[in-house]
Amino acid sequence: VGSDGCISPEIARLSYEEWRLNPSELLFLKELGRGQFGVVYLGKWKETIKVAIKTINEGAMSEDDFMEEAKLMMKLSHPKLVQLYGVCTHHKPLYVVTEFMENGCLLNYLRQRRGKLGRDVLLRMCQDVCEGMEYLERNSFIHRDLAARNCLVNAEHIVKVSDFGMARYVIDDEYISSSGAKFPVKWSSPEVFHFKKYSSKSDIWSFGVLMWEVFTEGKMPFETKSNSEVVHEISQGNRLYRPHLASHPVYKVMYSCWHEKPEGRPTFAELTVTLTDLTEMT
Ligand SMILES: CN(C)c1ccc2c(c1)CCN(c1cccc(-c3cc(Nc4ccc(C(=O)N5CCOCC5)cn4)c(=O)n(C)c3)c1CO)C2=O
Repeated sequence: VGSDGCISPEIARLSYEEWRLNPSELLFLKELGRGQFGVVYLGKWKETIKVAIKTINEGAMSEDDFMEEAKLMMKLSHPKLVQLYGVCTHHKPLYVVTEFMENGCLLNYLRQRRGKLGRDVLLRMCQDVCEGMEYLERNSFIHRDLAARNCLVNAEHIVKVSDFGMARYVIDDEYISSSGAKFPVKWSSPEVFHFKKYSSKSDIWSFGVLMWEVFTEGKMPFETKSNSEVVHEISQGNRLYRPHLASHPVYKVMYSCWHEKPEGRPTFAELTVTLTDLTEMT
């Protein structure tokens, strides 16, 4: 931890010298929205680089646990992951500074562009997310809340995985408890909604639901059903229907992510190959 109370990462891709995060070098420009921890702002670092600044409300995050993990998270660097640049613990509230993604979250992006995105674009978005997730899988890092709402889109319309692993630091029973209104039941595998048994194979289940979100251009999964009805449906072996924009080979891929048993599901490494083959085919 530097003298100014900030842990500064090596920004391998941005520059070759250390990227020191000094709160006085951060400029707040405008509010981007509100997340589980508090308000997120668009900012500038040293008047040049656009960044996103997450302000962490008191009592919203297990900050000490997060600070411990942040050192590792800063080492995670991949073109399809939203890069964590640094954390400022100098004062309250805590600031978490990340790469800025001009086009906001994937879910709103899909809904705003309904009817305007070709199937090839939809498939490429799934590939982007899959590549980011394959990197996390390779590093034995579990996302725990993969969904279109937790992916972001940059100015070049590239999709990146965001807020990976952050679910572990949320202080909010509605989000933590599997019977809570905010628990992502519709994106959770059976071993997660029954036993909270998270793994890269439970991330695979969520990825299948994310593919469904992409190919329905942002529909809510099991739109007419409550969380407890969904638990029953899935336990009966029922699954999400084939989206109209999804070809049968594409539907087969997302469906394979919903195998009841984790070992019956593919890995992200396998999925990236399958999705690439599909691109060459269509
Ligand atoms: C525990 N888990 C899973 C969490 C915890 C916190 C958060 C999330 C999940 C996900 C939501 N979230 C959150 C909240 C608020 C902002 C961001 C958020 C929004 C960004 N970008 C933009 C860009 C534009 C717009 C915008 O206004 N528009 C409208 C016009 O058309 C273009 C888009 C919005 N956001 C961005 O770059 N980052 C890094 C984070 C984020 C993502 O970070 C969180 O802060």
